[in-house]
Amino acid sequence: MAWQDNAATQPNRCGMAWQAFWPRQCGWRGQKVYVVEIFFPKDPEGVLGPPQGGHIARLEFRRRLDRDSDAREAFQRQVREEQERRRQEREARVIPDTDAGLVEFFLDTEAREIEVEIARLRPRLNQPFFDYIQRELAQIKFAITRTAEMEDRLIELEAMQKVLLEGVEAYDKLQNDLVTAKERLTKILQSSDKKSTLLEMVERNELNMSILTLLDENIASARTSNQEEAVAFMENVRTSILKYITWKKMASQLNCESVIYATGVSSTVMASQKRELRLWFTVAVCDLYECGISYSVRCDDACCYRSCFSNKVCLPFVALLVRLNTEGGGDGGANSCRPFIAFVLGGPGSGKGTQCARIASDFGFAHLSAGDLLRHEISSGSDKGQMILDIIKEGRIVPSEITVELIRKAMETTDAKRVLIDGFPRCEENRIAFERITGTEPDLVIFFDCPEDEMVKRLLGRNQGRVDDNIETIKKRLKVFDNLNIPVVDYYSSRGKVHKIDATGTEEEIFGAVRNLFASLRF
Ligand SMILES: Nc1ncnc2c1ncn2[C@@H]1O[C@H](COP(=O)(O)OP(=O)(O)O)[C@@H](O)[C@H]1O
Ligand SMILES: Nc1ccn([C@H]2C[C@H](O)[C@@H](COP(=O)(O)OP(=O)(O)O)O2)c(=O)n1
Repeated sequence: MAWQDNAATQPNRCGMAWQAFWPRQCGWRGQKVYVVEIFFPKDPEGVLGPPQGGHIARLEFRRRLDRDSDAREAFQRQVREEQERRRQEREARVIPDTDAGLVEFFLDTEAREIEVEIARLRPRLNQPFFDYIQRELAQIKFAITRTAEMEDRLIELEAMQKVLLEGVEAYDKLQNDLVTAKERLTKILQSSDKKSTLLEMVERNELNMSILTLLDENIASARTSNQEEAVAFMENVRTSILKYITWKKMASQLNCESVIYATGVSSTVMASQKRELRLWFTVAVCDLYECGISYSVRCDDACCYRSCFSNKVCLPFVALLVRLNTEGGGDGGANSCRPFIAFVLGGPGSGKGTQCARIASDFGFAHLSAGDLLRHEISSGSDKGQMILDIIKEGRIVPSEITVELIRKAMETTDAKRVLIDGFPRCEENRIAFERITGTEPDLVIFFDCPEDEMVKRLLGRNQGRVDDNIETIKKRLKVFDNLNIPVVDYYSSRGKVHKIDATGTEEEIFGAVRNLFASLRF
């Protein structure tokens, strides 16, 4: 059959597409070559005869190989030997000095070796070399008479030129990708603040599969040399990158304009980078690629999804994203211009006010202290002032309506895009009242964790003339904190919003941790 004969004399078409143009393999030199597309047409009349055998035998052979580990090992040995043989052959080849010699060298190169040789001889495959080929081609094309030999040479040279040009382009692109990926990966791995570096790269759209592939190779090599710590560190980086890439893919599939990036396994709130999505969400346990993610989503109709993210139950979330994106839905504008809200919690004297002042100055937050607002109300001589003073003196909590109203007004009068609400909510009642009155939730909750004796020491040394900084009231405040404030922390923890910060140590040390957290946020 004609097509089968042709097939038998064609170059091997496996591998890169351009190999289809490769005119000859080793030993083909001088043969006439026909580049023919091979199709496998339907053959209803059986013109082509019965199918050729061999499939069953090959399958059986494969099965036997699977069963027989000795045979498998022998096979692998053979493969290794073949690779070694090819390597030696390659090394034994003399690389010519001239362009003319190089042309012959490539014409004699087997198709399966061509990629390796292009990589090896890339510096020689320059413009003068391609000019040289072009000149030879021109000479043949414009010759007054053309012999059969010249015709063959023309086909050979044209095919080789095409292969080399495409091969060089592919190689350069690969090299470029690799160099860039290597530089980016080095930057990530050497960064002292890994999260910020990753986020910067997210912004510049620099995280891609090439980095991931390179990282995988590094992890494998560290694993082989038993560098457990390096493996764990790189695995961690890998998870973050993969998470981002997955989000990005998901966002692009949903035709989202922006990528929503959740950073850190321990749940950081990420407002969507483009506010028009009008979506804020937190990711509590984020392990997207295994589809085990807890999340909460808040939007216009105050719907609050909380679910274990599996392939089955992620649909409402996806649907919500689509709706927000395609219908321009969301919160109808009510929340689209609301500031980023961080609640700052911690026992009395844990250092909330001190750290808030620094966050405000370094990260451009408005600092609203619930205690200060209440004290201001007392000093304003308002109707409620005396009542508030009495409550504070006893270390109790002021009724939520009063405190939330003061906070709401203060929020209204600030045009800051980020707000710290310090010392609030002190109890579940505070929290619920805030949500009800403002119709919103914090994006982030910071909890300063400090031992009692340290808090007492700090409060007694605060020396601001506060009516509640005496040992009697302090004891009561600590009790109230334990009974009423910890449940609020637990509530937000379960929603993946809490960032606990160890509040022992110097002010500077604590702010180091705070700075890291805020630097990793996108507001
Ligand atoms: N890390 C720290 N180490 C020692 N003292 C501190 C530290 N942070 C704050 N302080 C001091 O402790 C007292 C209570 O701090 P403050 O920020 O007012 O606490 P709170 O947030 O509970 O109101 C203040 O006098 C403050 O100067
Ligand atoms: N949400 C709040 C915040 C403070 N208060 C009252 C009760 C607190 O003991 C005082 C002082 O609070 P402030 O936050 O300034 O002081 P501490 O953090 O407890 O040191 O104000 C309240 O009733 N409700």
